[in-house]
Amino acid sequence: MPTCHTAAPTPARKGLFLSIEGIDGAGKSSHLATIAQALEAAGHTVVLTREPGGTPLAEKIRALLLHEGMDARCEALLAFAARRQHLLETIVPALEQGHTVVSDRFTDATFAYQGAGRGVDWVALEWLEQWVQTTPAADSPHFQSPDCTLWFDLPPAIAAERLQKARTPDRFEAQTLAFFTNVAAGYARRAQQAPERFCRIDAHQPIAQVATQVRQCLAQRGYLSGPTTPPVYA
Ligand SMILES: Nc1ncnc2c1ncn2[C@@H]1O[C@H](COP(=O)(O)OP(=O)(O)O)[C@@H](O)[C@H]1O
Ligand SMILES: Cc1cn([C@H]2C[C@H](O)[C@@H](COP(=O)(O)OP(=O)(O)O)O2)c(=O)[nH]c1=O
Repeated sequence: MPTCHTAAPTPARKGLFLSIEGIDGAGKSSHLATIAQALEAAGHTVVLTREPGGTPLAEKIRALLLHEGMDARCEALLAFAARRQHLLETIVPALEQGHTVVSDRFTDATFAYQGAGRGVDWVALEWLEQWVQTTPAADSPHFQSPDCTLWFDLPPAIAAERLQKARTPDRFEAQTLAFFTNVAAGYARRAQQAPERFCRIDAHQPIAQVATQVRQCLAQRGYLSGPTTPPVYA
């Protein structure tokens, strides 16, 4: 069974914002299409996006992050720079139109990889999170954060085994088991800090059972009963 709370209070925006998280090899990509299809079948208009990336500029930053060696704080700043552009150009406009945004990774990844993995100060990341994710609005600025995060939790040794069979590693995937153990602990820390937002998926199960958990989580939150947008009366 997934560990998942019922829906959090509806935020002051029209659309629903979901993020998918987990260490490399946890199985996120294998379930993205299923998640989008389940939501669409329930009436959502889904905008599938990813981090780092999601806009032309942020995709250029992604290429730097994945393939160029750099200082850990530089990594964190680039991840947040890409995120700001992603929010302003892609995520917020989609949410304002009432779409459901599904992002393959978001800020939890920066806490997990740059914070817990690379040792960048957690409080500095919390400050950046507030600064970068506050966007202008007609009434007052809004803090933009996912309504729900599906966290694929898998022991790092199993993830490494799966990845070894799957693909040529990028700069992050080539890291040691010790690094991914820290990254996994970073995700656990974020989940502990926001239990109402996180839905933990036990990813150490056959793929069909993982898919069932994902569905249960979406259903438990009420997302498979249709979009959360309130009706508009003339
Ligand atoms: N539940 C599972 N059991 C066994 N292998 C899996 C499972 N889920 C995914 N895989 C395999 O593990 C590898 C990594 O999965 P992927 O979805 O690419 O992970 P991620 O996107 O989290 O890095 C792929 O080869 C995929 O086919
Ligand atoms: C969003 C984000 C990703 N990353 C890393 C995690 C991943 O190793 C990598 C890209 O993620 P991902 O898209 O999951 O890689 P792939 O397409 O190979 O499955 O970027 C960070 O280090 N910090 C961040 O803030």
